[in-house]
Amino acid sequence: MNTPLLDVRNVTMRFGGIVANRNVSFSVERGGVTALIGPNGAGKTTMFNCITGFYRASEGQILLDGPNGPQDIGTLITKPITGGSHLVTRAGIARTFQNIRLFKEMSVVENLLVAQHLVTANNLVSGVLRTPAFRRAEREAVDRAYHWLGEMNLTDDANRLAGELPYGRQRRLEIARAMCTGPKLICLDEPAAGLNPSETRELSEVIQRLCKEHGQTVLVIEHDMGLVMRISDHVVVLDHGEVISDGTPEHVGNDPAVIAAYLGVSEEEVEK
Ligand SMILES: Nc1ncnc2c1ncn2[C@@H]1O[C@H](COP(=O)(O)OP(=O)(O)OP(=O)(O)O)[C@@H](O)[C@H]1O
Repeated sequence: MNTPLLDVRNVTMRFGGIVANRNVSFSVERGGVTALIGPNGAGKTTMFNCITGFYRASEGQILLDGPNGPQDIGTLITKPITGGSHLVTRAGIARTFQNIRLFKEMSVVENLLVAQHLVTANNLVSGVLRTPAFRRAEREAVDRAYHWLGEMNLTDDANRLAGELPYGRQRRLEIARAMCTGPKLICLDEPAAGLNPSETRELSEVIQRLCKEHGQTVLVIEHDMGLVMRISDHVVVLDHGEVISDGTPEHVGNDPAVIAAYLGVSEEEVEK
């Protein structure tokens, strides 16, 4: 059997006395969409922040499988809470945010070029001297930017200010920006929040295309159950910081524990 791309093992995250994640284990298989769902306050964002290097988990391991074998995200994070997210990006994880974080005063294509500085192998000297390697890297960055603009149906917006785009396009620009870093895993934090039904439909097509045509692995937090059921291969359900269900969309959709968690009643009441 293939090893998973991401393996979360017994992760606990505490904030003082609050346990936001307790002994969480799940895996993310390559080339598919895994959704992390759960009621408000279930611990989804905290888990995302541990995976993407914003937090260092209090206990447990998060392993990203790369060409040189599994790498522990925890060891990449040099300082708890603040340090290490750039190292996690370099290791192959990119993310988008619940609240869109673009450079709104820059053009769409400039947003994509800025994102690539971390992954293009340049330094100050090669930039000042404009060496052939620097110019080649610059050309490749522009090509990559236009490639992902095309994939996200944004080519016509390349020279508009990012802040002027309608909300649905800004969301797709965030995904394009993440994809420009060539991630092994892209993490989308509530990508459908604030979108209208037609924007949500376009978003789900884009995410499915990422997997089917580019073999991209996607981890998504989402409250829109219609979208989750449509695009996911695998769903992990958190409640009060713990995994209460894990399986196919059909499996979790019919799981009394999940229905009870969403309705705020006991599992026995659901089964009656
Ligand atoms: N930085 C923090 N300091 C203290 N407590 C926190 C912090 N971040 C999250 N928590 C707590 O951890 C628990 C889980 O929060 P989290 O934001 O991860 O849930 P969530 O499932 O993402 O919720 P939502 O769907 O509302 O975004 C909550 O009780 C929250 O108050």
